[in-house]
Parts: sequence; C-alpha cells; structure tokens
Amino acid sequence: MLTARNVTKNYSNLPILKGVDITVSKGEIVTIVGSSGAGKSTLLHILGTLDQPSSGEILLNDVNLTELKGNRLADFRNRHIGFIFQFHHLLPEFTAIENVCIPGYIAGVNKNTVREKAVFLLETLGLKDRLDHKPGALSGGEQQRVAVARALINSPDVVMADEPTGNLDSRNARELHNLFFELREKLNQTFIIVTHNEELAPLSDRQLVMKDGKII
Ligand SMILES: Nc1ncnc2c1ncn2[C@@H]1O[C@H](COP(=O)(O)OP(=O)(O)OP(=O)(O)O)[C@@H](O)[C@H]1O
Repeated sequence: MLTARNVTKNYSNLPILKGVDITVSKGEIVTIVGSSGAGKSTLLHILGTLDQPSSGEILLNDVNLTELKGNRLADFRNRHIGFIFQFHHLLPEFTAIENVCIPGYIAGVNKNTVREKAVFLLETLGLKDRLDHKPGALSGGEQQRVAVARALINSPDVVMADEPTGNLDSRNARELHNLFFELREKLNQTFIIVTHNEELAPLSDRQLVMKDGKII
C-alpha cells in the first residue's frame, strides 16, 4: 500500500535521512523505533506529506505523493492519511463529536453521514457518554481517543502516529495500544507509529529500527 524509495532529507545541507526504503502492506501495524535524533519524526512527517523529501519518492496506492502540491495535496492528505500526535491538538472550543466531524466536513461528505460515522467511532472507542464534552472536560486518555476517532473519520488508507502514548500514563498507553489492534481487527486499519514505548513496539507486526538517518 505504501512504498518509500530512497528517501533523503537535508536540513541546511546536513543529511538527516540518508536513503530510506519502506514498504507497508494494508492492515499492518508498523512501529518506527530508535534513539533520539535518529530521524523518526522527520521520516513520519515526510511519509505523511507534512514535509517534502529532498529526494526519493513515496507512493500511496500508486499515487506519487511527492508530485502533489497545494490544494490537491491538502485534499489528498485529508482524505487518505490520518494523524495522531503526542499532544491531541483538539480544538478546545468544539465538543468531542464536533472535533471528530471537522475533517469529514472539510472533505465535503454529507453532514449526517459524517455525524453517524463519528458516533460509531466514538462509541467503538468507548466514548459513548462523552460526545458533547469539550476537550477540557475529558481525561488525557479520553482526549487521545477522540484524536484517534478524528484520525479515522475519513477512513484513511494509513494512520501515522508520532509518539501517540508519549503523554499518557502506562494504563492509558496500554489501552490505546489495544485500541490500535482492535481497529486493525475491525477496520483492517494500517498504522505507522513512531514510539519510544517499549511495550508497544514488540507487539507490532514489524519494528523498523532507525539509526543516524537510516533504517538498520
Ligand atoms: N526543521 C528542522 N531543521 C533543522 N534540523 C532539524 C529539523 N527537524 C529535525 N531536525 C534534526 O533532524 C534530526 C532528526 O530529528 P527527528 O525529530 O526526526 O528525530 P527523532 O528520531 O524523531 O527524535 P526523538 O526521538 O527525539 O523525537 C535531529 O538532529 C534534529 O535536530
């Protein structure tokens, strides 16, 4: 489903990614691990089109992501790639369900369809009684689960998660890990997850270990 070929990234002529090749299949849960500064987040951002590589190409279901620009890129990203970050980045003035619906509205999907799907996702994630709560009235684990529902609202081909459990205690982290596997079972959802979590990485289908800008 996703192929990265010989991806490099330089910042101010300093090589950060030094030729990365990756292939991820549909329904796989792949973790990217490695020491601080190895280039994990840089790689994830490039795979997710949030940043451009200096060279190389990335194909998502045969679409060459490195050729997409401007509005076409933003539209493609919104429909095909979901993101979860260490901090949930929910909009504080909107309720849980509104936060989840927003990417669906932006994609131009019928409002009732989006709302029905948001209810389904939030219920699946154990948040049935929290639909109308604003982020400030949710616990850290609940906020992160709303962020997961938001990442899934447009049925993305792949969800990219950068340290999704980095801000959670071990119980909530474990719950979130379980949810990733449950979502893979139920929706055949593909995940690429950058993590320092020593419990999650060994559970994933594949651990890609990065060192000094390369997958080793
Ligand atoms: N915008 C930028 N400009 C210059 N250098 C950058 C930029 N972003 C990242 N870097 C550098 O690239 C290297 C890799 O950073 P990256 O955040 O990808 O590492 P990481 O493996 O995710 O680390 P961590 O586990 O600490 O989050 C680091 O040396 C970092 O300082």
